[in-house]
Amino acid sequence: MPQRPSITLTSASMTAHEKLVARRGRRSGITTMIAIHSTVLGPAVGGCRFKPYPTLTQAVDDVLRLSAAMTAKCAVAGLAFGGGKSVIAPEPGRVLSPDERHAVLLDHADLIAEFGGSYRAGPDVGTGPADMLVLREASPYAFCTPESAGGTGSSSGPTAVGVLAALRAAAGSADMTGRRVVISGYGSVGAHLAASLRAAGADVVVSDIDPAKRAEAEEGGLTWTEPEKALTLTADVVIPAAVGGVLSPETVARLDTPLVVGPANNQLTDDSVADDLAARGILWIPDYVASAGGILYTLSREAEGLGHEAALARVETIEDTVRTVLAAAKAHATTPLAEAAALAERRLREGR
Ligand SMILES: NC(=O)c1ccc[n+]([C@@H]2O[C@H](COP(=O)([O-])OP(=O)(O)OC[C@H]3O[C@@H](n4cnc5c(N)ncnc54)[C@H](O)[C@@H]3O)[C@@H](O)[C@H]2O)c1
Repeated sequence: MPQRPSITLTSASMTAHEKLVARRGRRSGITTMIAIHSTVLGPAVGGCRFKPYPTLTQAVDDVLRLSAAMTAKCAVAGLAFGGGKSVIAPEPGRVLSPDERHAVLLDHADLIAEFGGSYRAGPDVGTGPADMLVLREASPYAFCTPESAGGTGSSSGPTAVGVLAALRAAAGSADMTGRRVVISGYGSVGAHLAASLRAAGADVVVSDIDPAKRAEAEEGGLTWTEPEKALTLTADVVIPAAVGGVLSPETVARLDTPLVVGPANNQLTDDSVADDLAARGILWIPDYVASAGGILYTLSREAEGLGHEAALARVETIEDTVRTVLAAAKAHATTPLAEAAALAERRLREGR
């Protein structure tokens, strides 16, 4: 297949990002892209998202938004890494054979290799540790390979540990006895959270667009609700653990909870929704603060060489970070989002 020229945008043509490269793969014919938002604090890291988008413009929008969030996530977490993201975007409706999937992953690995280490990929929606091993066939810059291959495997457990640390700080207590928690998205992080919160005595309600997950949830003693109801139920805590963009002016108006904290990336449709949440007296912990457990754990182990316990202890520092952000928001009469952004900017300034 003839190779299409890649499209490269650099900071000269973009206001906030350092670089965006999109290319149609020479083996697969599928477009993959990498956005680097910032390398001020160190090499850019971010997940490799593998999903069809209705248009390539939407894929580009996603990779730009997600890479910017990674800069904030790493900066607030105190990591010496910057923000990046990659997207593999097969045409909608195209079903890939295992060989085609392998081919597009290698195409993407070629692109990663061209960044010479200034971008490093991990798993994200649609990819997992086994895919990271395929990326390693053509580039050393992939993390979270399976434990059997010497990597740290899935980061969803540490991500859940970080969300629970954020929840403790936000709720002001570790005691979840009798509290009603609604988790929207019963995937890998959602399932970890549900099990831990149920073990801690919470009344846990879960939902997922995949109805096949209902039996497993109910067997585990969880209550099931339909996805469209999850964000409207009366609850002590709502945990967005599915997709981004779930908090809009409309959905916030229907929330019936004092606290929203969860792992889903880019939960707000727009930053101004943080003000809508505050106006309704709902405490929202910025997603890039609460969801940093996975990247903190993985990079502590794979890049800094820490052991399991030391890396997990680092994940637990998210509790202190949330306390700091909330104290600043109270002192300055601002939102947690404004204070988290200020913290990220401060770290970037110092790093620069
Ligand atoms: N896994 C990690 O370490 C990690 C780290 C940081 C952030 N995140 C983010 O956290 C979220 C969950 O991650 P995950 O690894 O559990 O993903 P996952 O793919 O394992 O689970 C997501 C679940 O959400 C369900 N879902 C999709 N749309 C839904 C909807 N509209 N309503 C209800 N359920 C819906 C899916 O069916 C799936 O079961 C994602 O947004 C991810 O980007 C994950």
